[in-house]
Amino acid sequence: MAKKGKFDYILLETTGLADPGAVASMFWVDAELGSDIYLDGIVTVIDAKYGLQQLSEEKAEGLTNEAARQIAVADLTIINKTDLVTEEELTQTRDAVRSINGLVKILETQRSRVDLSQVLDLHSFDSKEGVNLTEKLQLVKSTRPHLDKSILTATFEVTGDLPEDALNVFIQDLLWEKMYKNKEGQPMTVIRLKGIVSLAGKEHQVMLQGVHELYDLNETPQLWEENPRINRLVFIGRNLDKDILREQFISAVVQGAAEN
Ligand SMILES: Nc1nc2c(ncn2[C@@H]2O[C@H](COP(=O)(O)OP(=O)(O)OP(=O)(O)O)[C@@H](O)[C@H]2O)c(=O)[nH]1
Repeated sequence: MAKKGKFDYILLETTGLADPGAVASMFWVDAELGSDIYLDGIVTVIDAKYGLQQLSEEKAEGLTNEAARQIAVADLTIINKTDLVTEEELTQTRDAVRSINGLVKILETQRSRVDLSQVLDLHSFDSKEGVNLTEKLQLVKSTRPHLDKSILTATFEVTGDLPEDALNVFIQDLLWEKMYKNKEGQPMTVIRLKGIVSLAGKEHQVMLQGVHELYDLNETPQLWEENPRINRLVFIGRNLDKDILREQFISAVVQGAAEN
């Protein structure tokens, strides 16, 4: 690593039971540090034959199914061994993946054969993704719990400018303090967070990224064209209630609390 330019790309394979979020956060460094290494994206491979079974395994109270967690944190999922299942089984697996992570790209393969361009240079964490992300976020829908009953995707749009300080406090209360609770009184736990937000006084769109308790706000090259500006946020995690989250966001962060 000391020798600059020696590696084109590093693929790190974790053990089957790892929480990739923890490993990924180690490589998620500030772009301004000019590090030779940056985090490109998180890929989760799902076994088409056994994936559903793994996702259905009940865990002890308070524990999250690790397969569901690995899907929640992923930017790309590859459903492999599609030759071993029927079209119907494949659809069930695809639906289960989508119900957990409404943002993730899904590839389907045999013998894990993929075009490398679909797996490398994902730019999932940098502001180069800014333009695409806006389009992607517009398409994401909130999901209903499926197999692992607790992990799902919650998304909302809210118009208005956000004071940066208030946004930081909201995110920290959510990610660090676990202050927001669902109707059952369980704390909302965010595994992955993405958004495009309008910070007060900024001409450019700002990208919000989060993995577990780490998050980052980065100005993208993209100027705001929409008027009024629309903040789009996607949260993937446990015990999320979209309506409560949206209400809390509006009252804590949105200037003048202009609702959509
Ligand atoms: N039929 C079929 N077999 C496959 C496919 N991909 C891999 N295999 C076979 O499945 C067997 C186990 O491979 P994998 O599940 O990839 O093994 P692994 O990644 O080491 O398993 P982990 O312990 O989960 O890391 C090997 O014999 C592979 O040749 C596929 O698409 N179709």
